[in-house]
Amino acid sequence: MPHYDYLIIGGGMTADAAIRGIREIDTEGSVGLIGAETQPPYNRPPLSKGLWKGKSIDRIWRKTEERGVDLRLGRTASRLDLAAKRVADDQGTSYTFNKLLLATGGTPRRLPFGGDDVIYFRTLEDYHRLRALSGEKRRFAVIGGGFIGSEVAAALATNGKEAIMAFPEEGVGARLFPRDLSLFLNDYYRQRGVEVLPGQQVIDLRREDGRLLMTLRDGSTGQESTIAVDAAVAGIGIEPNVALAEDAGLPVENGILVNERLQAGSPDVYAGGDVANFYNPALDRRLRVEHEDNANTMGMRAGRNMAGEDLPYHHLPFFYSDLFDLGYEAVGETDSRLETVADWSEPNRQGVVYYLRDARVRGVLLWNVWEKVDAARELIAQPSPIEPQTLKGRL
Ligand SMILES: NC(=O)c1ccc[n+]([C@@H]2O[C@H](COP(=O)([O-])OP(=O)(O)OC[C@H]3O[C@@H](n4cnc5c(N)ncnc54)[C@H](O)[C@@H]3O)[C@@H](O)[C@H]2O)c1
Repeated sequence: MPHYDYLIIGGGMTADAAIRGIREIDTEGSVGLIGAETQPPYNRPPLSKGLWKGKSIDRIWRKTEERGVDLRLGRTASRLDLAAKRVADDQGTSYTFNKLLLATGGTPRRLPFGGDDVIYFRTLEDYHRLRALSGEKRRFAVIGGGFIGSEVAAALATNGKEAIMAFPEEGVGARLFPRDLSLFLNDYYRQRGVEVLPGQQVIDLRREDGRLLMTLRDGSTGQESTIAVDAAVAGIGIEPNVALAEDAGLPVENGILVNERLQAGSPDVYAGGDVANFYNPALDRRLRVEHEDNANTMGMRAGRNMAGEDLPYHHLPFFYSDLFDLGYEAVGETDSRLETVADWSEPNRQGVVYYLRDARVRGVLLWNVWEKVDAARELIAQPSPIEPQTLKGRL
């Protein structure tokens, strides 16, 4: 039975970052990685952005194999025995470990119809499938108006495809952006050729005469309509992959609960990335973050802690995106349901949005404003209450 000083479950960005962290401290210890995908770890953000704008696919690889790791790919860890410090995979192999990292990520939510005709866009394989279809087909349904929907619709339109984007909210990215920015984006996408259908529930998708028929229901009028497309891609959120941890008796609540050292209910078991639910002191709340920066920073911290460093993880969430020729960076808690203060120097084209909770700035959106992330972090870390009207011009 293979034994590793460090065993990593998951083959994504968090896993790779953790191995980098381990190797910064321990160059000798044995490291094993069990990953369900058949490829070694790669960067996910280019799949919905850079690769559609000419970035070379050769540049996505993280070269994990160069760090002295036993990669066990195309395998899923199916059982964790905490007392024996042993993991079994779906191909009948068992492994023992000294330290374990659960970096199992998430699985896309699926619609109850459409089957394999819908591409739930998350992996390199999904990218290849959509890319191949975009060479043959013309008209694409894009279901969901969040991160994947907004990026994939822009990628398809930029590549000369018809994208029909349907989602239940009032505007693109409505869970993140204040209402006027979200509505501005509806128009902005339309000007670039995307058919934007806000306020719509997708209630059916079926194949007929070689085409896909998508049925929508208008959220306010209840009226139904059917649109014919050649292919469908969806980003309707993910569910954290907690089954392995839950079956082993580890604490699970919207992800795997970790302490500030990133230990998951057992001193030798850590969790990180999309699957980990952690406490952030500046935000004074627990959260689970599904972005690249969190995978990198949390993975690195978990790896270093597994190798003996033992420091807390207090990093504020950060993410970014490009939407056609617009772009943004976001720090902290950027939920449009919070009180927001928008500071537009040129309405909707450039500006800063502050997100407040309990009289403190909890998040900052930098909309086509650059090099202010550190200042935003400092503002969020300030412990004293802030008057919303003093925020304009602050960054
Ligand atoms: N730039 C980035 O940081 C970036 C880019 C891509 C993906 N991601 C991550 O990937 C993950 C997946 O992204 P996502 O876009 O799937 O999730 P999301 O939560 O960002 O968006 C989900 C969207 O789907 C809509 N939706 C839900 N049910 C629906 C239904 N039945 N019919 C139509 N629409 C429906 C929601 O209302 C919302 O608009 C997220 O965790 C995200 O953070 C991040």
